Amino acid sequence: MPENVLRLEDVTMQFGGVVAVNNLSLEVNRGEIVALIGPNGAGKTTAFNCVTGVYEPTNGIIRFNEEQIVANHPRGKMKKLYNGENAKKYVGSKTISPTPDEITKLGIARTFQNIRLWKSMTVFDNVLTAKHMRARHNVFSATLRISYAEEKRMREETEALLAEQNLLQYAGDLAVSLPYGLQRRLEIARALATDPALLLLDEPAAGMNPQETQDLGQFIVQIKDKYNLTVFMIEHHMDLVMQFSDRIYVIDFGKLICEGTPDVVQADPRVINAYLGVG
Ligand SMILES: Nc1ncnc2c1ncn2[C@@H]1O[C@H](COP(=O)(O)OP(=O)(O)OP(=O)(O)O)[C@@H](O)[C@H]1O
Repeated sequence: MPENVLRLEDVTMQFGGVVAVNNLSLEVNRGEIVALIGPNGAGKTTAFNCVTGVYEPTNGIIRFNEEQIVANHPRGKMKKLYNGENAKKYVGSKTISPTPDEITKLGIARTFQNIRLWKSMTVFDNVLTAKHMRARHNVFSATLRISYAEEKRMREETEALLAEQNLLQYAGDLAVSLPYGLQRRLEIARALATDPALLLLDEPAAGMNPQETQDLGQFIVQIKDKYNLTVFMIEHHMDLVMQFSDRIYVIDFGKLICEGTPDVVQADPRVINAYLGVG
């Protein structure tokens, strides 16, 4: 049996009248690269936001390494507004709504569709601060109480990570001054600095040409092996998705329409109709 790292069960996210994610159930197993694809507005980023504590889902459960980390049911005005499938299934169970920081500490890191670096910090401090976030202290207490030895170790690891990403020469530059491609790489370095078991990549190849996209795919495989990661990614570049994913989930209007290996998904008429198009 594959070891389950991430599992979504009936996850629903409704904003007013819009059901952005609709009873989505899926799983990602240890060591896999799994893609989440679908047309614009299908609900992919919203699903990531539910996993990473940005949104509190209206309904459903999310498990990480088999533990419930998010659990909700329709509450407040959603009690009246949400009447969909499984609306009552979780009523009465405890709600769990972690913050993004808490999710990071559990071992889930992510990058964003629109790069979100700490732009007024240096390249080095972006990675070092991420390391502090995963340490037992928060950023504030870390600066006051972290031991000299621990700080030294973190600084060395930060240097090593930047070297690995060919970013060491920019260590003292402001993150905002890097060209777009390097900012993307820095965002991945910052995610790795939190020592994740699960890495969520939201459109990592956005804005890249075919060669850069191919290089990125190989890079994702390399870091997955080196850091024992499980990778869950949203991507519109089908070359990257089909070549590097072990399995793919396809959603449309928030609902799962197909899942399987790249061969199965490419040939599925529902996926061709909703997203891939003929040919
Ligand atoms: N905070 C919000 N408030 C209201 N509606 C939202 C919010 N966030 C997302 N939505 C809506 O939810 C739906 C899904 O959006 P989402 O960004 O998750 O799609 P996506 O599949 O990631 O799209 P894309 O491929 O274009 O990034 C859209 O209709 C969007 O307008």
